Amino acid sequence: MPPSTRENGAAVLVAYASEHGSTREIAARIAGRLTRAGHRADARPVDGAVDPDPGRYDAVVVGSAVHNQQWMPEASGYVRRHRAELGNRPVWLFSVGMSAALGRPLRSLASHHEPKNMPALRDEIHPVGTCLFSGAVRRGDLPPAGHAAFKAMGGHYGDYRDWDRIEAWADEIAHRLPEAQAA
Ligand SMILES: Cc1cc2nc3c(=O)[nH]c(=O)nc-3n(C[C@H](O)[C@H](O)[C@H](O)COP(=O)(O)O)c2cc1C
Repeated sequence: MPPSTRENGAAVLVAYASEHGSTREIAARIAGRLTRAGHRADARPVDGAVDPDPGRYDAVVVGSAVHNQQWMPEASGYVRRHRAELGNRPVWLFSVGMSAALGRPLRSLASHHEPKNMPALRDEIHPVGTCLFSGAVRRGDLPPAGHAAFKAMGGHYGDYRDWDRIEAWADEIAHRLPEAQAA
């Protein structure tokens, strides 16, 4: 897909790394909102087998599930591999963790705790914005030690995705795209 002219909206890549599907569904929702706002958005996995070319898009959103307080290596590797292209177009980053699933007071602490590799990613590509969402946490997703740690933190399994917040973030991107492209 060639980059767009301003009149027909921006071409936006929503690239994501997801282990159990909740980040994939968030990426699809973000792409849907961007499309609805008049842009052309593709949600694509970055799972090693697929390596979408950011150079073919006007702007890029990259998202990753958080594992062990880090972005998945597929997503951080994607950003590093494409840092030149990502560094010279508007980019937004989102992370999907489990802060909303935790008991108080950890919940509010964790909701402000960005993944450990986010400062390095930010330095590499200077994103326009970043956001941390909660995803879905299911019993079968965590290994036994992870389950024990989750329970020790007062965790409850469930789907904690706040679709209103996710859509509002996507709508803000849609709104800011023309200005971000011009910058
Ligand atoms: C092995 C494992 C480790 C995780 N570690 C963290 C973590 O350190 N911090 C966090 O906020 N969430 C953590 N989570 C929760 C996931 O980020 C959350 O369930 C998210 O929705 C997963 O996205 P996905 O369904 O796209 O894989 C972990 C999940 C798994 C399976």
